[in-house]
This record gives sequence, C-alpha cells and structure tokens, in this order.
Amino acid sequence: MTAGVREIEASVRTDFHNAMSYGRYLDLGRILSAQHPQSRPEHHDEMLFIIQHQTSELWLKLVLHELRESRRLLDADDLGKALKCLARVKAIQRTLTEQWSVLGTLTPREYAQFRGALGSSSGFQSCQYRAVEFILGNKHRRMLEVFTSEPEAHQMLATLLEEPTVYDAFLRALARAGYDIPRDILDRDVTQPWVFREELVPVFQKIYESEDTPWGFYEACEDLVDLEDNFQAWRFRHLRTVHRTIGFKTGTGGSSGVDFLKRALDLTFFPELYAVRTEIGR
Ligand code: HEM
Ligand SMILES: N[C@@H](CC(=O)c1ccccc1NC=O)C(=O)O
Repeated sequence: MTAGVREIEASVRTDFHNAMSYGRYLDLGRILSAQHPQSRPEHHDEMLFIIQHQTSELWLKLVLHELRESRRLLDADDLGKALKCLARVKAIQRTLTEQWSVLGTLTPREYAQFRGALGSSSGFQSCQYRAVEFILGNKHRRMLEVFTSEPEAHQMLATLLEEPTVYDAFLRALARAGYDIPRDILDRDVTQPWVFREELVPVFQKIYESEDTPWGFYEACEDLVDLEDNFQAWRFRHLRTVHRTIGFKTGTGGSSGVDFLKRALDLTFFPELYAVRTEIGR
C-alpha cells in the first residue's frame, strides 16, 4: 500500500457506460447546472444566496411529500405510520432552521451589491412554502394571485386549497375513534383558514389527561405542537436574518419587509393544542 493512498479495491465498479451511476440516478447534470447568478459582473456571494434557496426548496419538496402522506395515512387510520412521516418533517425543519446560519455569513454590504439583480423576485413567491402553509391550515385564496404566470404552481396550490389539512385529517381520525368532535368542525369549509374552536380544548384535555388515551393520539398532539414550534422558529430566524441584512428596507416582493414578516409570527396552525396547556392540571 502506498503511504497516504487508499487503494481502490479490485471489485469497485468504474465503468458506467451500461450501468446506472450516481450522477445519472440523481440527475446531477441538471441540478448542478441550475445556478445562474444574475449580477454583472458576477458577485461572488450570489452563489451562496442561490444555493441557500435551492436547498431550502428541495427540503420543502420533501416536507410537502411527507405531509401529504401523513394526511393520507391519517385518513386510513394508520396513525403509527403517519407519526413516522411527521417525525421526518420535524427533522427536516430543524435542518432548514439551522441553515440560516449559512446565510448569516452574508453581510449587508455584500447583499446590497447584488440585491438589484434580484429584481422583483422574492420568497413570497415560493409556491412550495405556500403549499406547506396551506396543508397545515394557513389557507389564503388570494395567495394564488402571485402564481397566475406559473400554471403548474397555481394548479398545485388551487388543489391544496380545496383539500383538507393535516389537522382536518387528524380531527376526523379522532372522531372515528370516538372523540367528541362537533359535526360542523368535521364538515367545515376547508378552503378557509383554520380559526380557533373552543370546543376542541376539552377534547385535547381528555387526550392529555386520561390514563387510557392510546399513546398514538397523545404523541400526534405533541408532534403537531413540535411542528408548529419548528415552523415558528424558521419564521423567526428568517425575520432576524432579514433584519440584519436589509434593516427596514421594503422587500423586493413589494411588502414593508421586516414589519410584514413580523406579523406572520402571530399566525398559528393548531391554536387548540396550545390553548389546552392553560387547562392542564387545573
Ligand atoms: C438575505 C436573505 C433574505 C432576505 C433579505 C429576505 C427578505 C424577505 C422579505 C423582505 C420578504 C417579504 C416579502 C417581500 O416583500 O419581498 C420575504 C418573504 C419570504 N422569504 Fe425571504 N429573505 C431572505 C432569504 C430567504 C430564504 C433563504 C428563504 C428560503 C426559502 C426565504 C423565503 C421567504 C418566504 C417563504 C417568504 C414569504 C413569507 C411569508 O409569506 O410570510 N427568504 N423575504
Ligand atoms: N425579498 C428579498 C429578496 C429575497 O430574499 C429573495 C429574492 C429572490 C429569491 C428569493 C428571495 N428570498 C426570500 O425572500 C429582499 O427584499 O431583499
């Protein structure tokens, strides 16, 4: 063995003319040629900005895939598998939130040097982000307006707007298991954003306090709280990153910027799961 060199074992495959290879399986040719900095002359840090967004979009694609599957499994009363999907979503969310530290290395001056090249593009136009918000209950029909120039994105969001949320699916599963969920909640207009329903608080109190609650229901409640917590942590890190990078400048998407993003922190997906905390142990 040559010092400092790892010999390639004789069995290791090196010819991929007629066999599946790493690059082809992952379609890396396309993924790795999809970074197109717009600044002229090209600004070194624009690559970071593009890759941070592209990796976030890839993870969002998987989050959506898992949330759709968890909803399907809840509809099929396969709670154990639904929880496995939610656990994966939670792990991805932690990665997405930690990823802000990479963008945190972009200074305000560096960003200002290529911000003009972004034109009117903005994360506000992220179809997958909006899709995740929709499937978790933050429905908002007017958000579709942003996507009239992108028919596929528009269609995906229109479909999700009309479909029940993960929370709707969970409440329906609870009703089938015998929990007292009011009929009008189960039959609600799912195109509307979720609004707080007082009657669900005692249902969740029973789940949390009863000795004979099936463990899966208890765990599902906690998973949904984790999910919302993680979502808020992402929103908060976004807000802080925006604040340290552009201060109080207005956004490229046309909003007021930091102030607009701050208001997103008041949004909640599962308000009853938080409200029940006040009641527990009383
Ligand atoms: C320096 C980095 C960033 C800055 C300065 C920034 C700034 C902003 C601003 C000002 C908005 C409000 C909409 C507007 O008027 O443009 C916004 C929205 C948004 N951004 Fe960013 N952003 C940054 C990075 C990111 C990254 C890495 C993502 C990841 C995908 C992202 C996703 C979003 C999303 C999803 C929204 C819509 C949020 C909502 O509707 O509440 N942003 N951003
Ligand atoms: N809204 C940002 C621009 C921005 O961050 C952005 C631009 C293009 C693609 C994604 C973006 N990310 C999040 O909004 C700004 O006002 O500087």
